[in-house]
Amino acid sequence: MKSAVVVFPGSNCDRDMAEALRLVTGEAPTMVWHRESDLPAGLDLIAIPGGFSYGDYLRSGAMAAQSPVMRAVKEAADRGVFVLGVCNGFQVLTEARLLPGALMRNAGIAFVGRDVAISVENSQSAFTSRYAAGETISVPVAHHDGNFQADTATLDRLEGEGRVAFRYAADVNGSARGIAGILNEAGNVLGMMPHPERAVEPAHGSEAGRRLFEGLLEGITHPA
Ligand SMILES: NC(=O)CC[C@H](N)C(=O)O
Repeated sequence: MKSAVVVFPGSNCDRDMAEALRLVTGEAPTMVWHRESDLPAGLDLIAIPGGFSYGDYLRSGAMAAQSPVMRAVKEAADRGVFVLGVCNGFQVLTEARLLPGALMRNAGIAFVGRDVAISVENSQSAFTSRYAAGETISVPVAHHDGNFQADTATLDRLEGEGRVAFRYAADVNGSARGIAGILNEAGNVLGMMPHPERAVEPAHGSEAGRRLFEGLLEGITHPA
């Protein structure tokens, strides 16, 4: 599987993401600096990692969404390339309008950093095919702007189209309907606040995130 990890000034989970991809796919991803306007040819997956791009100034992800590389990411997504945005990556994808809604300040104002239980709401996507629908998994979160909000029509549409991929088992940050991760209409773009790349080996305490990368690898090698 050919993958790339986009790096912004302030990204701090880019290495974790690269390591998870290398571990699961056996191939190291290409690290792509955000000022590039082109991505490597033939990519299967683009990962937008967590962190504090541009120091979270203005709004989390708002400045990164304007980086030259994001135009290439959008073009690739339109062609069906898989795009995974985790935490700050999810914030960047909403700011770039590849995903609907917005990630607001956590309802409790404080930064939340701990393992949380999330349920897999849709196991039909390539990202979630290795999970059972309704399964609860443990994955860490680390954010202050994880409070997913959208208007009622958008939330209803996300639910109705099976685009809520993950939901918090108990409230973590005030997110509307407990939404922890969503898919785009075509199902090839996933944004999620919990960090699957931090749950891929025994030392992490949970290996639940590993199956997300395994599902992608399988989906790419054996497309449905
Ligand atoms: N770990 C992260 O990606 C942090 C995301 C974001 N900057 C926040 O704190 O909300």
